[in-house]
Amino acid sequence: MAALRNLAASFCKPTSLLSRTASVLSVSARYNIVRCMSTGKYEYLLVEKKGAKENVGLITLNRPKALNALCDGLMVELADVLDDFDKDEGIGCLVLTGSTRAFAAGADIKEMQDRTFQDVAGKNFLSAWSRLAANKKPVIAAVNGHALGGGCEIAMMCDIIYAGEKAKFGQPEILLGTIPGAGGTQRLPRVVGKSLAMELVLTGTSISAADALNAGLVSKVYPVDTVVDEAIKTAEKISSNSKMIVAMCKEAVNRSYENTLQEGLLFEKKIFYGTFATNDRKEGMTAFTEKRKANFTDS
Ligand SMILES: C=CC(=O)SCCNC(=O)CCNC(=O)[C@H](O)C(C)(C)COP(=O)(O)OP(=O)(O)OC[C@H]1O[C@@H](n2cnc3c(N)ncnc32)[C@H](O)[C@@H]1OP(=O)(O)O
Repeated sequence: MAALRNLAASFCKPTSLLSRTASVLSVSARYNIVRCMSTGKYEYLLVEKKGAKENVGLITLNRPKALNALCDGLMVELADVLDDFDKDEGIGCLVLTGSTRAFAAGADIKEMQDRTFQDVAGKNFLSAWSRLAANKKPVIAAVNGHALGGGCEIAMMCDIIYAGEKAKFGQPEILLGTIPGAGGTQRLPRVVGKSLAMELVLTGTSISAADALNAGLVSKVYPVDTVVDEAIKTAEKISSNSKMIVAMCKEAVNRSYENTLQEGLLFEKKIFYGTFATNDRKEGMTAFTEKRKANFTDS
């Protein structure tokens, strides 16, 4: 029982926060990124709390002149905000969005233009990018406009993708003489299948929101001006559940990408058993039998 309690508790802890922060700080130092951390203001992001209970963290990429190109400074800020929301016990789910014109037009080509192999490999370029995929709390991408290259990749790092009707998804790196570096050749085929992924990465063309829905890359398509609100509504639903159980459930689904079916089923069963070491599992089932709403305490 103690082991199960420890397992359950581990889903609530902001594990490896120190190592993530250290990695992000070292990236900041290497690329001379300066940001005034004490003001809480961001150069490339807008950060708000949304929902009737203010339990949804909304992160808006805000680099409009460059179509939200993902420069080092932006990615470091994003990692910082994710850390902050991770520690905020009032927040249960995040929404990541951009502008109507662009979710993000990819990694910053102008910033990368003069970098050498030694620069990118030696200084571990893209190290801050893995922070989003490792987030414990679920993240919904609300995508309008261009989601290209790294923009498509950070959307795929999120747990759910909602798209506006005019969204475009693609991996055009091949047109720049390079290849995707943050999941375009790895996550994309797992989601849309090898044939479509291969076509996208080898031709550099993009697909519409409707085609992305058809291929399974996005879960819903909405009119352009409602997609963020719809994502917030879903995030509120997720936030109303136990944060501990939500984290366990997210981890179980993510394991399905890494494991064989048998290993995944075993992992799922252990996590399911682990929920029985929590107060929230007891409360959820008790509330059902007492015909009332569950009052989860994230314990
Ligand atoms: C290795 C990983 C990667 O992610 S590589 C990057 C992959 N992404 C791309 O190749 C997309 C590059 N962008 C475009 O193809 C176009 O900008 C567009 C199709 C997304 C939009 O075209 P449109 O004609 O509507 O706008 P502009 O091209 O004039 O762009 C406006 C403004 O934004 C700058 N910009 C756009 N994308 C990037 C980027 N990825 N990195 C840096 N800057 C970008 C563009 O240069 C314009 O700025 P300006 O000051 O006017 O030059």
